[in-house]
Amino acid sequence: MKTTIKKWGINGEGIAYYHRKPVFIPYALPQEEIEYHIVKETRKYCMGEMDRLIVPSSRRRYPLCAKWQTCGGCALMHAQYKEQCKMKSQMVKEALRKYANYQGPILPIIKNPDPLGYRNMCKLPLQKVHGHWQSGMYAAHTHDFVAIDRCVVHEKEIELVRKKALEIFDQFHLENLLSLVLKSFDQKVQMILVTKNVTLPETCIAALSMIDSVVSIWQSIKTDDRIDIFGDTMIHLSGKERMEITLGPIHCQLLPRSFFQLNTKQALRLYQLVQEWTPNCHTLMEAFCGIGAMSLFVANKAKTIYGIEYNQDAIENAKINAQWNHCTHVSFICGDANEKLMTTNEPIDCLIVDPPRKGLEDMTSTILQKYIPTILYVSCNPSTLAKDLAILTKQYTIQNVQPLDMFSQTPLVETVVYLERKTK
Ligand SMILES: C[S@@+](CC[C@H](N)C(=O)[O-])C[C@H]1O[C@@H](n2cnc3c(N)ncnc32)[C@H](O)[C@@H]1O
Repeated sequence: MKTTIKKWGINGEGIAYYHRKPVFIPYALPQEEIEYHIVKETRKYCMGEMDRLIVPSSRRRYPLCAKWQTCGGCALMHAQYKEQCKMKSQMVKEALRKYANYQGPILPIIKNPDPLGYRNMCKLPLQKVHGHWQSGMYAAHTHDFVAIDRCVVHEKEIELVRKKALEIFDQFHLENLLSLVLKSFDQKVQMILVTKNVTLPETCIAALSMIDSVVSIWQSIKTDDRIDIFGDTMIHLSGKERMEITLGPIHCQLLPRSFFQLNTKQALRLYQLVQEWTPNCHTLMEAFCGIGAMSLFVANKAKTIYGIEYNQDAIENAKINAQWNHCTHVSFICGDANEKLMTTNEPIDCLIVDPPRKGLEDMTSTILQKYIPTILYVSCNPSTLAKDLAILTKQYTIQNVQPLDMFSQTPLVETVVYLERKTK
């Protein structure tokens, strides 16, 4: 069948219509004329597969990675960067209109200065292919390993260390390796080797620690089949225990299991924006604070700041980060964000939330009970953001919306929303 793609879908597919039903067609761009067939039909939508590109969009470009379709990590690799930003702005606009009935202004997206080579972390499954260790990905929705010998979105140091580490795994005939996690900050790399219950030879650890830029090596022993990348046992093998990051005026540390934003330059831009938008106030709470970087950025805006986070390693880092940055009025508490907000007796003047992709869930109703004058909502998922805003706007008005491109080549977008409580 022939069709013209009408618009973008949220996962980077093109959307056409078949008997008024949306058809999601991967790798097709808006305005393109294509030939396709339907692979799945439900009551509300269809999934299609492109057979032939008849008239390509002027915004299509040659994908910079040969494995982009099998890997699935970079679903926008075939679109020019300008078009990627347009797609992300539209996603935010449509989600806010559809779920939160918001049709007000949205600021122009903050572009990524480095749309390639920006990713400071990789978590890659390892497998032996023809007797040699390879890092790769599982093809979307399968357990089929796809070896990937080059990734254009990883920071340069990650790629160099990844290649060298694979050679060393072969050289020492290692077995029972599961995944390789690399984190790169300020050109220094931390390696976390996830393995079954094995002891790595000292000579191998020494060889890994000699790789240029490697400053820290850990082993994580994983014997369960939970979805988490790391197992329960974490062993520090060599070099620094914690990584250090300088973000503008802030100096922070993090342990392997602590969360940090995937794009260091854009994280700094995000924190600067949050700092600009945070009002001067008495008591501020940051829920989902990770290693506390955002709380430290807004330290001069409030007399007392509480950061809440349930990851114990991240809280340990956050407490030390407060000391490192001389912020005695900033405290960090380990626990569930909703529970801590619910049980606090102190009035909160400003709440910053930066939840995981699933959004705030039940925390929206706790927020509504607390009479908090201002909220800054930082989100990496426009759909859950908009659904949460639909609830919060019963008592709040949206003052500002700022999309930011943190994850170029992918359809993901970061958004910051500033909300003020309606006066009674
Ligand atoms: C998107 S990250 C934000 C981290 C931080 N704002 C930053 O910029 O680095 C979400 C954080 O929320 C934490 N988290 C997830 N669910 C939580 C919960 N129910 N209560 C407290 N923290 C939670 C995660 O461990 C993660 O550190």
